[in-house]
Amino acid sequence: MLDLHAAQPDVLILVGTQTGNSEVVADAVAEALGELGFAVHLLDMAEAYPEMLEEYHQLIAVTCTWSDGTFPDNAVDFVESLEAVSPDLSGLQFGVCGLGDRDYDPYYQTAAEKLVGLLRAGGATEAQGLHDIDGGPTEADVAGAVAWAVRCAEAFAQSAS
Ligand SMILES: Cc1cc2nc3c(=O)[nH]c(=O)nc-3n(C[C@H](O)[C@H](O)[C@H](O)COP(=O)(O)O)c2cc1C
Repeated sequence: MLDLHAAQPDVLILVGTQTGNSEVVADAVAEALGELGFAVHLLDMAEAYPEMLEEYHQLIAVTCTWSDGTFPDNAVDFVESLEAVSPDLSGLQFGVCGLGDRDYDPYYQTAAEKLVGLLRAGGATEAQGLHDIDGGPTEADVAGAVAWAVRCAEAFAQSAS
């Protein structure tokens, strides 16, 4: 049983999306973590800034990869400033869920992978490895992402206890 008293209450969920699929996944994840008792802050990456990652201890990022391995339009500025600012992320635990399509190999999930690398480079700890969704997302994909997010939440709680 998840002992949420041990976890920090706030979770930031950032969404990078071009056509809305990542938002569908992020909404489901936000609802599930809210039901677990977390205070969920769901934010479009266009509204995000690097320094806010120093204010949170727990982050879930959901982002697609767009043409030739790039970030979706709403995430580009955030990722560029994350690279430029290099905030101290040593107090942050995170999980990244990537949406992509293997038809776009060799660019499958490259944006999500890059985001994992940037967060790690800042000293953040990965609560769970990259969760990739290939195509879809189907209902099963959304359920899989929710189950992964709950495992992230368990890791958040464990490390805080
Ligand atoms: C024009 C276009 C380019 C895409 N490029 C990539 C890519 O380079 N790598 C990848 O893994 N997926 C790629 N995809 C797949 C998208 O990531 C996938 O459709 C995803 O669900 C879109 O999420 P969104 O609705 O949140 O934008 C591409 C899709 C389209 C339509």
